[in-house]
Amino acid sequence: MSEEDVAVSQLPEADQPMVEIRKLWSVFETAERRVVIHRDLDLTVKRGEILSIVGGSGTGKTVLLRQILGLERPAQGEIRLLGQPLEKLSSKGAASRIGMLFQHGALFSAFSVLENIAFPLRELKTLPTALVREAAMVKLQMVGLKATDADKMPAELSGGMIKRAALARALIMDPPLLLLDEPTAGLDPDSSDAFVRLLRSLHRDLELTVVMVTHDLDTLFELSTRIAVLAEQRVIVAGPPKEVIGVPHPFIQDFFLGERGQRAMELLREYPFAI
Ligand SMILES: Nc1ncnc2c1ncn2[C@@H]1O[C@H](COP(=O)(O)OP(=O)(O)OP(=O)(O)O)[C@@H](O)[C@H]1O
Repeated sequence: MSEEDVAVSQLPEADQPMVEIRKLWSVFETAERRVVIHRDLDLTVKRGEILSIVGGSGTGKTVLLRQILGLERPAQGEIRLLGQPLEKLSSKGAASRIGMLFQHGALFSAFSVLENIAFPLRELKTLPTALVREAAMVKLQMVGLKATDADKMPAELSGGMIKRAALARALIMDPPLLLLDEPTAGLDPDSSDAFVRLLRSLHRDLELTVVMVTHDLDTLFELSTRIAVLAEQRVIVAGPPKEVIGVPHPFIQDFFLGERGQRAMELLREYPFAI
């Protein structure tokens, strides 16, 4: 066990947020200008919740996920994961605590399904090949793929199967935190529903904390326990869906109660989980 693992395990478990983001600034500089994407952004992700981040195009939802994952450093501010400043975690430490499902699945095309799922564990080089393979088979079946899919190549898979394989890979290290970028984008309605059901059961069975970016209202209302709205370079509100859609901000009114509003209200009635 490393020093950082000891430090994490000594912290009081109850009520400790999974992620705390404080006074975060994201700034991109081009030859002509300096663009501030996030300004003094605060966000807390509680343990066990499914927090969805919504916001207009270019408000920095994906950038925020990448910063939580440690792939990008904010210009200023702090991100804590289970009480630890993110920059103090080694890349291996962060990888075992956070799984990420990227928007386009992003499987390695030259690797089989099982090799893709096993990849992060194999890279650690701490377990014998047979154990790595066994762990990957467990995850493959956990996401609803069949043992006979293990040796298939990504090109042979449907969109839903690619998402499932990518999800199995994100879960290979048993992370307590799962980040999802547009998890149902590109799926047909039936595959999307099935994937949402899978995410809900994994969230429950594995006691995961989930942070998700989605534009899809069905996915949003079926899964979210809270919604955080990004606008004006910060989180303008974070709360249960019913509370958030009542906030009189132009983006919120347009996103939830504009043309799609009727559907949003129907969904809230349909999914008591979201209320
Ligand atoms: N590495 C980078 N260099 C310069 N600008 C960047 C970089 N990464 C992101 N941006 C800019 O930051 C802004 C936020 O990007 P991001 O992809 O996070 O938005 P988003 O909220 O996820 O948008 P969408 O809903 O359209 O996917 C965009 O204007 C993007 O062009």
